[in-house]
Amino acid sequence: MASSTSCSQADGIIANKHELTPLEKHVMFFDINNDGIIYPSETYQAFRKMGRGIFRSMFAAVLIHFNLSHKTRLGKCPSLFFPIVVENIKYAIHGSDSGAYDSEGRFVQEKFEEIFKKHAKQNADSLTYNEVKELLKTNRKPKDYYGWANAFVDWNSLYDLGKNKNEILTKETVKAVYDGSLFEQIEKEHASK
Ligand code: HEM
Ligand SMILES: [Ca+2]
Repeated sequence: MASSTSCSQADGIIANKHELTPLEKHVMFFDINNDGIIYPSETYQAFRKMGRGIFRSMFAAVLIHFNLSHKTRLGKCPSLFFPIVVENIKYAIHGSDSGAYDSEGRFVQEKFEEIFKKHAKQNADSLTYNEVKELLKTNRKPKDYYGWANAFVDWNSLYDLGKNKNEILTKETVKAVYDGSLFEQIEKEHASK
């Protein structure tokens, strides 16, 4: 017997919800109207607020929603509106990552420290682009091509958005991506220009 909710459009709204996990905070910047569901138009707007161009923002929205929407819809039919359900974002965690989010989307301090212990060779508190590439290579699980591609996008986007004027990624910046505060900082910096 078909479940009456199997194709429902009524996705979870974050109401009466536990405190947001760091991974949920990471994505909430993109939920412009704060209703717990991120639509591609919201991701587009969020990228624009951070100063990205029209084409890049559209490309990012299409890529992210095409890739992640179905993973957060838990048994519901894929939706042509490509919504991402924030409270299910932990199901979008992929392999070949740093492990600094655990499977529930909580922040794992030791794994975060490991990134810098292993890869920050030039300076203990920052990463150069070559060190980011090294990190990606080291984190690769054999044949996990989906994970490799996703980790590549995560870290290259972070480097692109977060690098400072000396073209390096500071530990503070990387920390700030894990709770999403980096996106607000970048928005403010962009607005003040
Ligand atoms: C410019 C925007 C973004 C940047 C720079 C960024 C960057 C990152 C970084 C660096 C990680 C950590 C990966 C690791 O620990 O190896 C991450 C994880 C993640 N991000 Fe983003 N992200 C962005 C936007 C988004 C958006 C819009 C979504 C979805 C709505 C999203 C969903 C995720 C998920 C599900 C993870 C967990 C992946 C994992 O650790 O396996 N991100 N992101
Ligand atoms: Ca929304």
